[in-house]
Amino acid sequence: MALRKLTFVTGNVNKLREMQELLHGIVDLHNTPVDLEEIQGSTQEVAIAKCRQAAAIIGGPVITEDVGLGFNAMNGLPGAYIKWFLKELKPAGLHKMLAGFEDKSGFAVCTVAYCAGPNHEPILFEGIHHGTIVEPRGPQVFGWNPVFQPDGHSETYAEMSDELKNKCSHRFLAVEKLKAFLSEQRD
Ligand SMILES: O=P(O)(O)OP(=O)(O)OP(=O)(O)OC[C@H]1O[C@@H](n2cnc3c(O)ncnc32)[C@H](O)[C@@H]1O
Ligand SMILES: [Mg+2]
Repeated sequence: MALRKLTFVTGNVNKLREMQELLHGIVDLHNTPVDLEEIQGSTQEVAIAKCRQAAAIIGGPVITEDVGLGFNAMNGLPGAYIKWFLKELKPAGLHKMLAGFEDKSGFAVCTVAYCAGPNHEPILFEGIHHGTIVEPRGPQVFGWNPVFQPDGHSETYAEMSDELKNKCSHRFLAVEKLKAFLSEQRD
C-alpha cells in the first residue's frame, strides 16, 4: 500500500530531521519551509492557528508542530514563548533564569497538529516530557537541547544520540499518538 502523503510545514530543519526519522516508513513526508505566524495564547491555541494557516497554504493534508519548554517554578513559563527567550538568552541564560529558585524542574511539550485540508478542524496530539533545567551540556545544535535533562536519564537531550532522543522525547510521545490516529483512519 502506498504511503499517505503529508506535508510538514515548518521552518526548522532540526524539527524536520527528527520528524522524518519518527515517521519513516509510515508517512511520505514532504516539507514546505514556511515560518508560520504564531499568535499569542496557550500552546493548544498556537498549534491550532498554525495548522489552519498551513492547510490553507498547502491546500491538502498537513502537520505542524509547536514546542514549548516550561519551568515549574514559573508555573509553566516561558512555555510557548521559549523561542524568544532562547534567542535572547541562549541556553546558558535559560538555566540562569532559575537561579533564584530551588525548583529546577521543567517540561518539554510538543503539540503536533494534523489538518486534513482547508475547512477541516485541526486535531492535536500532545507529548510531554518531564525533566530538569541544567547548566548547558553537549553540543549546541538544536534549540534548548543542552539545558534539558529528562527524568530517568543522565544525559541532556544535546548529549543524547538522535536515536536515543527520538525514543523518549516530547516529540516521540506526540508522534506516537499521531501514528495511532493515522492507523485507525486506515481501517
Ligand atoms: O516553523 P516552526 O515549526 O514553528 O519552528 P520554530 O523553530 O519556530 O519552533 P517553535 O515555534 O515550536 O518554537 C520552539 C522553540 O524551541 C526549539 N525547539 C523545538 N523543538 C526542540 C527540541 O526537540 N529540542 C530543542 N529545542 C527545540 C526551537 O528551535 C524554537 O526555538
Ligand atoms: Mg515557530
